[in-house]
Amino acid sequence: MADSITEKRVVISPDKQHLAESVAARFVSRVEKQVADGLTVHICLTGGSMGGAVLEAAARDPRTPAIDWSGVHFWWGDERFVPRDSDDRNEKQARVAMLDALDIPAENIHAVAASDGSLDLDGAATAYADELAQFAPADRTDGGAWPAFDICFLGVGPDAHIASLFPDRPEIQITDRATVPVRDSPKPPPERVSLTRPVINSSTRVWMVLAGADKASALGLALAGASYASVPAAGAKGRRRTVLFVDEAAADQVPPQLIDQEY
Ligand SMILES: O=C1O[C@H](COP(=O)(O)O)[C@@H](O)[C@H](O)[C@H]1O
Repeated sequence: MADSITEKRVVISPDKQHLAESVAARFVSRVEKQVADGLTVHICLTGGSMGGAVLEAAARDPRTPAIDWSGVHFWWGDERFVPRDSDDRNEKQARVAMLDALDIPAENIHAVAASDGSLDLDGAATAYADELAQFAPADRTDGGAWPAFDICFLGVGPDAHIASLFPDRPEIQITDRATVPVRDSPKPPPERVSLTRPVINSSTRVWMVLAGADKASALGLALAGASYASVPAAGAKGRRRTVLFVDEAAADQVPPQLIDQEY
């Protein structure tokens, strides 16, 4: 029997709206508790359709304005290398959905450099890795130069990509650094910066959030133990919890024994 800490759990909501609200409520609860315990909290955000929807729902949660956000840091699992004001930018989506409404120090928002700044794509990936390294816990034993995210949100593409780690591409295999520049991405825009698998998988919790019938096959393969090289979502794993929050349309191929209504 799988270890309850390491196994993946699937939580199903009826539709995309309920999914966003359910994940947002859990996210706000988690941050509220960590802050009440006096802890610094690092959250890794995702772009994509559910990334924005979850943050919009979290912004509407009545508990959100009362949280002391000064000890909460936001990062991104990936960023599209486009101008700062482009609607394609994951940072912009998150700011509009929630971050701009929070009373949070500007330096707690750790965005990847934009293409209209002073850095090229390689420079943006290196600068993001340097920023991550500044927040590596002093007592870390695995040598990783990055913060331990309390929650790492991941969207999952219909091709099973996570962050900007796409199937059968070299970036998914990289383990010797925190970030990687991505060129010729199969999904536009073509230039991106992504966290690598070791960073994602050192998160305490990995929460994948996906909705829609076009994600059902990716979800089925990820749960069936496919190789992460061809199905990147299969390789995403939190140290304490790995939860796939999905809607009914995406859940078509989920084995019943992995469905967890209680989590
Ligand atoms: O391009 C991206 O796509 C993925 C998945 O997006 P979705 O719209 O299919 O949910 C997202 O996780 C990633 O952050 C983003 O840059």
